[in-house]
Amino acid sequence: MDAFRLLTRSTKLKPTSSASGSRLPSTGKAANPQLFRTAETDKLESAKNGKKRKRGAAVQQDEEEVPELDFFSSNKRPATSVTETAAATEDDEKVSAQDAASDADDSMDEVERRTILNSHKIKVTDMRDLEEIQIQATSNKDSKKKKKKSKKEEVPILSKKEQKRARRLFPEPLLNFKELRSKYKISSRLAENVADQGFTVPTEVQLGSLPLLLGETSEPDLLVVAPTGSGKTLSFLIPVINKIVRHHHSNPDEHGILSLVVAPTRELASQIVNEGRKLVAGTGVKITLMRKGMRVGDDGNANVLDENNEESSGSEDEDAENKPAKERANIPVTKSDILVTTPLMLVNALSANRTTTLATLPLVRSLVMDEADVLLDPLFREQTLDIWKACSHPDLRVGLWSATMGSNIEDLTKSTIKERLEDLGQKPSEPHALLRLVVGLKDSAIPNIDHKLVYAATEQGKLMGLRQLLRPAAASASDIRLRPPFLIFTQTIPRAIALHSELKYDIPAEAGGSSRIAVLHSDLSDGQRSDIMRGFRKGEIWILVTTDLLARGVDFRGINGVVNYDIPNSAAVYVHRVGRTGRAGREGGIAVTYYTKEDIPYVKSIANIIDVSEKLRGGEEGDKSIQKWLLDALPNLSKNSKKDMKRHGVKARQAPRLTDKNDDGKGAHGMRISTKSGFERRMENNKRGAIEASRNRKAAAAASGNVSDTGSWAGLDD
Ligand SMILES: Nc1ncnc2c1ncn2[C@@H]1O[C@H](COP(=O)(O)OP(=O)(O)OP(=O)(O)O)[C@@H](O)[C@H]1O
Repeated sequence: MDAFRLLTRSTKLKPTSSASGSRLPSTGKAANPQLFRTAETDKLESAKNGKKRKRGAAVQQDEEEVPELDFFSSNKRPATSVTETAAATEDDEKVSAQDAASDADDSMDEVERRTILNSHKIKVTDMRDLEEIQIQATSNKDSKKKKKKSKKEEVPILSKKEQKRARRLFPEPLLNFKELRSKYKISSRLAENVADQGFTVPTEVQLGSLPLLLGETSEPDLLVVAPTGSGKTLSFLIPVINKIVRHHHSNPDEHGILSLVVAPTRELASQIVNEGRKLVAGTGVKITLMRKGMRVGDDGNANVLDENNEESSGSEDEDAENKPAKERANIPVTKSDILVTTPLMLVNALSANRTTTLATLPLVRSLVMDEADVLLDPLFREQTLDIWKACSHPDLRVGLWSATMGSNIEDLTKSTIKERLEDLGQKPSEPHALLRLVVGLKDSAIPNIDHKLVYAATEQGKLMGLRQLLRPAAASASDIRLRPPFLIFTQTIPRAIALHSELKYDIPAEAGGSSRIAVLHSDLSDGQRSDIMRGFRKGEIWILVTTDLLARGVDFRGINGVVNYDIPNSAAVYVHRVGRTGRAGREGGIAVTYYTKEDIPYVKSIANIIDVSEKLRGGEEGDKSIQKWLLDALPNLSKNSKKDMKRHGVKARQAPRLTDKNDDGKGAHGMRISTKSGFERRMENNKRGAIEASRNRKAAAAASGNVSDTGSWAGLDD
């Protein structure tokens, strides 16, 4: 059923140049998920790939006698037993010498590496103190020359330009997913699972980060800033899982949480677990979502809970939360290799709801912070740092991932890495670097979506604008064609609820009526939240009104757009909200942002983001949606006002205080979301439904099967 067709039936729409005629995110995946590339590198990469394929063909012949090396065969053989998993691990050890030699020949020279990395806009920087880098570089040189020099040798003083150059790295990029196995020797079962996802080309962040995390040099701590929807989840999960497979092989008796993935919301954590489950199948690695009442810390005498049966262990854990401390001590500790959690849930578990000092997680070797900038923002900072410090293994490696990252986060990361080691009083078994990988322009929105910044003057103006988007009633109504499914963001929970109840009768009964639109926010129960997420993914819900709860990380692959009903609190939030569309290189997504008179002081940072994103996209000056005069005219915001806006949003739209007895939950006077009373609209809606139904009956009698099916939308692919 084409939702837009139904909603705009009997409306003559003027043709537009926008997405209506072209491909939409909901119509399927993009042929190439990469956002930045040039014809020159395409040639270079395919030449390299071609060379590999030829060599690969020769290897293939030998492989007929060694079938276990046919990692990417589509006839996947499920490893069901522990012995089979162990056998798969052993197979991983048997990578032929010929294969290795072939890869050595294929390594690129620095010019090729530079060309490929630059054209994909990938920049890798060593973040350590310059002195540390220089000492390492000198000692590397010395060991090459086999000369002995005193350690205290003076390091040269460099100009700023030279310092930048000294920090810049050009590691080998990953050209295709097959290299994960042939070159980086990842577990064969993991390689199969990656292949089964059907991805053909690595995205920029995968191309840049996987070799760094899987390569032969010591695994670095890594800060990654890469666009929304660019596949960061796969980039951090593959190395984490591979490291655990290796660990199981070398330390078969050590059981416990080896990796932690921290994410700011339950929705994102649960999505990461789902992605992880596809990758760990048959590898012997277990990935679990943290639940209330789970025991995870090291308090000396813990049993181990086998979580093979997620469902049953889930209910046990729910019960466990309510048990007294004595009984809780007998609850077995979770047996999982990878634990995915929100910060608060883990901190509560490690401190028995803050009644004891924080327990440690002594086995954790990898700590991944997804949406790291928000995890280290004041809201979550204390909890995140507590978790970081609870990971007491000296060989811990951290990965911080996000589409936006302020320089304060980089500084905090550097100082925490140092402090943690000082507190531990131990050194890692081998020295390693702290690297930063940036894809594209730091803190910018993806270039493959259309941004519409719309002045609506007043709150009523926004509501009218949104209704026209939903059901354009006249040819001149709007030049924006936004097809469901889409998300609508508001500033607060009461406003999301109010907007939802305002819009719920706007969907005609024959299109499913109010069941097509839902509201999701953190005041709902976990069960309600999961049901709504499922309904939206399945295509039963077309429009989801929400708060910034869904602004980050959540991957509804094919949504066609995002509406910022209320302007976001910061430029970073804008980047994340609009990044819910246009994922994995999909074209045709639209981001509509309404602003009113009250918002004018806050719009410039958003206009700047749009301007940069359009520049990244290229194209004619005339195609730009943000004209220079507008940018010049919009006022700049002071640092303090920016801070204030980030914390509270537009003041007039703040959630009412409990003491405010006169407030009806729809916001301050003048900012309320309403045009007519709900009763009035319900009556109107019933009448309209009756008229349309009768018209339809007449039309159906005259001619049958006249609704075209082209461009139909059957839910989001999961
Ligand atoms: N190489 C690839 N080719 C095609 N699709 C891919 C590839 N890698 C990942 N994807 C898909 O891209 C989508 C976005 O991935 P993911 O959620 O990891 O993005 P992200 O970078 O974490 O985004 P965000 O910053 O919004 O959290 C997912 O649906 C994922 O399956």
